[in-house]
Amino acid sequence: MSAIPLLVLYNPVCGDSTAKSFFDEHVLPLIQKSGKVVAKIASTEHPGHAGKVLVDFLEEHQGEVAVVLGSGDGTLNECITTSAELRKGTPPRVLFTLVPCGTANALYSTLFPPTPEGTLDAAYRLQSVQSFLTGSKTIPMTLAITTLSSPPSARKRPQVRISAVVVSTCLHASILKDSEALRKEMPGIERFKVAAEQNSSKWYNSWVKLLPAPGAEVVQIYDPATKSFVPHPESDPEDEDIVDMDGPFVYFLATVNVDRLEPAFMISPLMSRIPPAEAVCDIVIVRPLRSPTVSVDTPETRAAFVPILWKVLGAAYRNGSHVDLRYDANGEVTTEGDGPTVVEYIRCGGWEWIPVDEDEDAHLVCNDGAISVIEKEGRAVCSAAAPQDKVGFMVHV
Ligand SMILES: Nc1ncnc2c1ncn2[C@@H]1O[C@H](COP(=O)(O)OP(=O)(O)OP(=O)(O)O)[C@@H](O)[C@H]1O
Repeated sequence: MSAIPLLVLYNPVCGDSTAKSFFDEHVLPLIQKSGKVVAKIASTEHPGHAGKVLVDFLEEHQGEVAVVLGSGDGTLNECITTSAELRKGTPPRVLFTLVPCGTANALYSTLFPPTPEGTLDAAYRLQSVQSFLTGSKTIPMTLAITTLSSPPSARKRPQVRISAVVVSTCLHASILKDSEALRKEMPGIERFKVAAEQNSSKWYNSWVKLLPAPGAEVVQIYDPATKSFVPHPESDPEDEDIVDMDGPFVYFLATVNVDRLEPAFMISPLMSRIPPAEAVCDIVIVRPLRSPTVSVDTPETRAAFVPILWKVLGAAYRNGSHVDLRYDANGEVTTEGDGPTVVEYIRCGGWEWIPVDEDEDAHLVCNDGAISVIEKEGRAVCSAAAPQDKVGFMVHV
């Protein structure tokens, strides 16, 4: 069998801009020592370039290709999106080896949870490369396909966005939008915290539909009492299996493939604790009106809810423990008792987000860090796409 054509590609400006030196000092010497032949080495020159390099490489070498990619999740997304879009007729099969060089590296840090030596340690960062060189396992990636539709009267084609990590609205989308503006002065993950503070008292108005995954037949919700997924009480496989939800929301974030968005920010921990048997989105939802002491949306109730939101996000940083938080009768957050859960943790096959027209902030959608705006009277529809046998995107683990 002939070797799979190998592309080595890195983004020199992602994260702390050390991808080139890490490749020169560690990745390329390891590959050379292994005897693997590199067909092409490329450094990205501008946003969007990674996808173009990969598509050209796919055109040159028909069939399966291998890519050693030094980047964060954004450049990985560009590779997937551009090659999936440009090769619609014949979807490619790409075997990725990931070298975490970005700011957050959500997919890498899920596949290779951080070690006590830290995420900057060379051995930690070379695990996917080692798997590639020794011919170890690959796993398929689930993709979240989001369709952004205009109102029917606009007669415009929907826009499609592909995600391999996260699709979000509400706080996370607002944070990503604002944190981009802070990238220059704060290259590290602290810019996400600053942007979070700027947006912490916003509530978002939207209607939501949750759709079951085909195998599960119902929308599932996490039950902290049994530490398992149970059928959502409003999802009936015999009758109406779609769950309708209304707002206001403060948090609405769906992930595929990952249990965290940064090495320590484990926002969807059940993705790894209770691995799904099929392509699913895990959705983390916070709706303030679930609190027994919040019944109206006013500037005062919004301000009073900020500490609760911080408790949820703080608990996500502590091993994803936010999924077990409940309200007591006084609206205090606790891990005891049987009060309503603060977070609704959903597992499903897809969802719709239909923002209320007047609520501009509810129109933002984030796909793996890229922000889109839903048109007035439009909606976002997202579904988890199952990896197929002979095509699709795989990762060496
Ligand atoms: N040569 C370049 N100059 C400027 N921008 C680039 C260049 N090459 C790639 N980019 C852009 O850099 C952006 C950031 O890359 P990426 O998302 O991989 O890293 P990150 O944001 O640091 O990490 P993460 O996504 O894990 O938080 C991408 O949006 C990509 O389009």
